[in-house]
Amino acid sequence: MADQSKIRNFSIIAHIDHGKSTLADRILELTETVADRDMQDQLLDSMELERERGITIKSQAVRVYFDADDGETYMFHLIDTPGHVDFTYEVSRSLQACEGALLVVDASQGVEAQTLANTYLAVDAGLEIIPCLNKIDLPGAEPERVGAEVADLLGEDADSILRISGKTGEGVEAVLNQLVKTVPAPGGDRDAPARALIFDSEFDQYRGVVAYIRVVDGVFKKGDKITAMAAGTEADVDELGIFSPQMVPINELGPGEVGYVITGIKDVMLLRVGDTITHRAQVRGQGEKLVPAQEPLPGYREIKPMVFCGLFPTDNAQYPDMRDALEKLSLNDAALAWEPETSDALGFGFRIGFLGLLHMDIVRERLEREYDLDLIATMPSVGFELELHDGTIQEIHSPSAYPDPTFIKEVREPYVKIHILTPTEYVGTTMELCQDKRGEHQGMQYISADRVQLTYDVPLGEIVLDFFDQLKSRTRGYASLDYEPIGLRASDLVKLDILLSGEPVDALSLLVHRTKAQEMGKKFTEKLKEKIPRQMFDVPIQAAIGGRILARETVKAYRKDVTAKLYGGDISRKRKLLEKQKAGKKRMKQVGRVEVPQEAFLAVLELGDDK
Ligand SMILES: Nc1nc2c(ncn2[C@@H]2O[C@H](COP(=O)(O)OP(=O)(O)OP(=O)(O)O)[C@@H](O)[C@H]2O)c(=O)[nH]1
Repeated sequence: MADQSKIRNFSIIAHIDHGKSTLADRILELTETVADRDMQDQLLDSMELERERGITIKSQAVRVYFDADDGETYMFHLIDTPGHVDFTYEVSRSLQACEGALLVVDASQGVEAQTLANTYLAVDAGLEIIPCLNKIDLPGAEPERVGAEVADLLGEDADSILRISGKTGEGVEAVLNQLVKTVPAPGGDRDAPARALIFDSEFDQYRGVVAYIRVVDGVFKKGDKITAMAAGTEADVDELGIFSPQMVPINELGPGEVGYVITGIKDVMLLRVGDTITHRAQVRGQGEKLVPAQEPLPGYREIKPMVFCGLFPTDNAQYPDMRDALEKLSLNDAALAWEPETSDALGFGFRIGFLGLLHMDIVRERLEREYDLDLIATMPSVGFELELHDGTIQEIHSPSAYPDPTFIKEVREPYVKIHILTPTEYVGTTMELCQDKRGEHQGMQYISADRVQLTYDVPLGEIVLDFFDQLKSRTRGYASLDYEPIGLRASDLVKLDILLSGEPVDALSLLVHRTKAQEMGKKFTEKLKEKIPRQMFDVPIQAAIGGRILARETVKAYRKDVTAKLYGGDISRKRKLLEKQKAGKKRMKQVGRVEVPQEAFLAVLELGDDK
């Protein structure tokens, strides 16, 4: 039986790349949770993609034991969280399972947008926050300046903020001792009806849903009959355990403990993240009477996809495989939404909803890599709401689903509140960018003498494409961005059609603001001209609204064989070139008579590059 007063549950929160995972590695080492020979960098980033990209996607929850300076041994549950804005929902979920948060701030960078956003989430969740300045081993570290920023943010004394290096391990032990002192032991009543929060879940091919739980009251044991209160699911506990960091079965989980439950249930919807599990009425062991809890724990808000794109197998025969792959991926990724989509140009595929562009990139890469699919992606777009003259409300996730405008009374698009942190010298150029993206200025606040937070309300559609890249290039990489949805607003949007050889290509159409249609049409046709290779005939590229042509470019027919410019004799070079051509063709799609490469479907993402 775990001594509740010796438990400490905490998350590590930080802006992306400020060093959460590296610090978690040091903690695992220091507490000898992982034998030296098994130690590898970013141990908790278990997905192959996470390691490769050096980012954390899924939360993790590890139990470690720490021998503190007070001579006692403490049981820590460390919950590593993702830092990217796409995965904010994972952070808020994990925080519900904790009493404390280690706030890691890169001492060479300072407070960034997600430092603020995650700090606010932790404050909202009522957590004790322990700030630390990381990467002090770097020559560029400025602990004085950054310490002052953090002190200002939290209303603390700058001198008391710990300075550490996740890389060398310096100061890490002090942080853990600090944690023991300031983070409260979990409350919760061992004798009350049992309640545990499902804060994450995973799908195991053989064992079904593995629910990550934080027990609040009571004790769960193997064999207990349980129920998930919101879903009404009934099940028996097949196995209980902890993460160490691999799964280790144990006999019971009591108040304050974090671990997993396996019930053999195969459907993630039946054991949903955010649900509360409790006992069904039963008698356990030597006559111990168990009763169900009356009130569930506070759950989470539903997450909604923000960005949509079409994914089509290059080879239509792969369609069933793709459906299969999506079903499997969804088991592990509750945020993924999808429905079948048919395109005249691309055939059968799926319209998929994501949390953001990074999420989209990751899903696409996983589909291709883990399921061996060859995909064509169409332009990302947001979801729109239409009110028609006959009073019906329609939600559309794809420009090609846009009806005849004469039926439409009002178009509404999602807006977000964005917070940008930038050095003062880039305020002008940042404001210009926000205005260019139809942003409405909401406020400006100094974080320190030379850093400012700007707040704007902006249509999500304007920022999902290339906003972040443009912001980074305008501020030489110094600005950071965070956003939160604030609902739908009416907008004057029109559908921009793209025609190749006179035929509209549904997969290339866009919804744009009327004032931007002309410029967008011009830039887009120019970009497509670069992307579409020469064919045997001239290919006119046109941008149009309704029947009105706004812009036109032409890809001229090619006259020469590509190999003609090589000397006649050099066969190997010629073969190489032909092979290269063939490889390039792989991701081509025949649209009417025209061969269109993958990049053309995403060309709109590059429109901001010329600025
Ligand atoms: N010099 C130095 N580099 C560090 C330190 N801590 C982390 N890094 C480096 O900073 C980069 C980011 O570290 P991560 O631990 O992956 O950052 P993270 O916050 O977990 O990033 P996400 O999981 O993507 O949110 C890596 O290249 C680390 O090697 C440190 O104390 N000193």
